[in-house]
Amino acid sequence: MMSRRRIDSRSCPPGLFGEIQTPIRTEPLDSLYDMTSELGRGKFAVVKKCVEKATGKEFAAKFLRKRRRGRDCRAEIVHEMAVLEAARNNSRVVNLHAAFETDHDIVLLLEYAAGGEIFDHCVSDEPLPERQIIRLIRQMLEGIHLLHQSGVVHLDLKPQNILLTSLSPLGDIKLVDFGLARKLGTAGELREILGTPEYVAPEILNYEPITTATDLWSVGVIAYMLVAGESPFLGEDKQETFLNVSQVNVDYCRDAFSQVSELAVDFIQKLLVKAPEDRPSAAECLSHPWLWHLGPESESSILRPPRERSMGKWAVPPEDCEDKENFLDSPYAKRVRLEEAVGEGCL
Ligand SMILES: Nc1ncnc2c1ncn2[C@@H]1O[C@H](COP(=O)(O)OP(=O)(O)OP(=O)(O)O)[C@@H](O)[C@H]1O
Repeated sequence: MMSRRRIDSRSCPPGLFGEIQTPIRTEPLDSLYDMTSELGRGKFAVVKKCVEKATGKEFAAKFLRKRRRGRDCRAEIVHEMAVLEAARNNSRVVNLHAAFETDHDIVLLLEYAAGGEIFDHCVSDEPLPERQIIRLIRQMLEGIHLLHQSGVVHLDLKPQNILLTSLSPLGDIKLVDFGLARKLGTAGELREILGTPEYVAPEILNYEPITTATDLWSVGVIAYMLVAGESPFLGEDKQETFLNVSQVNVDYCRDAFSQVSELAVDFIQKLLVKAPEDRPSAAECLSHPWLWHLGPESESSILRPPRERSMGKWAVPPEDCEDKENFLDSPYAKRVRLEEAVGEGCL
């Protein structure tokens, strides 16, 4: 038996996708999959590794609670599924294999990323070699560029949501967790964009419109963490962290920066700027000289390397210049309700 697949547009908040193709199946999950270890958990979800009995294939089963704080959150879950479906051809995004419904949860059967989170490489005593950092950042940007081109902003990019297909050898990245993702150009008020304080962009703190540039801020934070092994804005408490973000208080003098090309600092500095409109797009980032100065490694790229590259100049492919127009152009509020987020203890 399959459940209703179209969510009534009145129950679908603005900015969310309301239609999915993947059937939500109701047969017992454990008749088809063996659950093994827990891979991770968030506020309203648990992710478990599982094996499909029929094929022996491994998957990650994400159990999303249908009711949260007494509210039916089915529309949000359907939205997360729809974003994954929209990104089906984006090989940097985890694939949605199937979906099931239990009494309390909707369970997404996702492609299993066996290499864990890149977070582990951000806090490790042994930082990744620069060549690997560059390869991972390029892949992240490729994935984000394709998402933005398809009209989606992720809005929750952090090292915990960037997974690896394998650990040794270090595999390719897979973007996960599209719970906060939104479509671009949506009318209406975005009330529930939350984030993790250390990764949140200044425009979110300032109630300014959300754009594709918000994801590029996160790329800057992640690049900093991969190079420096520390979070750039993390303070003693939430307030200090927010202050560091809003003042863009970043220390580029850490020892780790002397171990990598000076181009790395240039790249990160171009992203960690307060005004979203002054940040480069994902396509523009992909032509930054830092990402190419050690050689193209084109076999790991799904996009063409930039046509023009030079060390002293940051070339921009002209066909991608319209990226910056991709604003969430709500005619009215489209502000992030930070008080709500803080009030609910989500930030
Ligand atoms: N496809 C996957 N393969 C392997 N591990 C996964 C996969 N999806 C998620 N995980 C693990 O589970 C964790 C939580 O997943 P996810 O971020 O999707 O859940 P969430 O509840 O939405 O999280 P949050 O509350 O932080 O937004 C991830 O950080 C990751 O460690």
